[in-house]
Amino acid sequence: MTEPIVSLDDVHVVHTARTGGLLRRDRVHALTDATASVGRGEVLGVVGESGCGKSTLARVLTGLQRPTRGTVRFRGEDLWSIPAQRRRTEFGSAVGVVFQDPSTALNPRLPVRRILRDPLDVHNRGSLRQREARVEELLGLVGLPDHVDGALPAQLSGGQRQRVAVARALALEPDVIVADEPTSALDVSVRAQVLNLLVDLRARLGLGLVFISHDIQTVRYIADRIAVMYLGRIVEEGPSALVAGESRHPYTRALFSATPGLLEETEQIVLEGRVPSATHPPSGCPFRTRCWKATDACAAEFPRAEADDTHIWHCVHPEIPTRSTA
Ligand SMILES: Nc1ncnc2c1ncn2[C@@H]1O[C@H](COP(=O)(O)OP(=O)(O)OP(=O)(O)O)[C@@H](O)[C@H]1O
Repeated sequence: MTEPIVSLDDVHVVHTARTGGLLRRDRVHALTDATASVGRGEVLGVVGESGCGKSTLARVLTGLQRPTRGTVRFRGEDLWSIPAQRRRTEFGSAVGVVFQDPSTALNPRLPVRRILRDPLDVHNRGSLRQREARVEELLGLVGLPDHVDGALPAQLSGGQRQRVAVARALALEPDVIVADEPTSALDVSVRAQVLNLLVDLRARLGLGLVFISHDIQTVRYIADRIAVMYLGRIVEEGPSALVAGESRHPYTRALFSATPGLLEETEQIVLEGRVPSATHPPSGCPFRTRCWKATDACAAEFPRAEADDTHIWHCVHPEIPTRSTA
């Protein structure tokens, strides 16, 4: 494993939300006890159903969300103890972000050239001429022709807009990019192109990548390690081949059971019901209310971590791996 660029130690994010009436405020447990890390050249995939805390994890990893509790480390230093100016310059250039929808993430009034120059201007990188040369270089890196530099985002296709968003994330030569559902707002026909671009950039630039997606197949294809989230918790994490092919948490097994050719038993596990509310999460294991293996023991406390060398899971009744074809 490489030296982590960003890591989370037992991070919690609790929101206060008005859920019923003007005066009633509830605590929403968006992220609980999250521990994860990413270094250069590594791809960490994050999967889980809607509302499981994937975007919150992305916001914490990119410094957009300060945790309620726990520590975010940037090259080993406590991110939120670093003076704001240094945090903006050093962390801000080391970690880039790509959001789901490029139509809302890019300023609609600025031409591509200004969108790409903006981070260089803000961070005072080089002379104007050098910044303009960098814009050209960035367009080349993401496979866009030079002449799009004068276009407004609305004049580009969805795939081109997302390439601009990737180029902007690359502007300051980051070590890591956090991509939150970077292909799900795109036409199916261009998803693979944007995905291949990210894979290619990772290989060419040695980037670390946090790739968040609902698309289990894609995550399995792209990630070295996978973190599986359920109701704000990372319930299993480890090398992709083990998490996908020798899942230990029943939730992980259910998610990957829909992936053809992965498990010996091809029977798909259909999860009943929905993810419970993050305002009132179940006691103990949050998955127990939908788990076919749940017993009273699961309600007592969140299961301790079980692990082998590189693979970690939280379950009282883990799956026994049979055979992996991953
Ligand atoms: N600002 C906020 N205020 C209150 N609750 C929030 C806020 N942001 C997120 N939440 C809640 O935190 C939980 C986790 O949300 P998050 O967006 O991180 O999940 P997600 O896995 O990314 O979902 P999706 O796949 O739908 O984007 C959800 O219950 C969500 O409603």
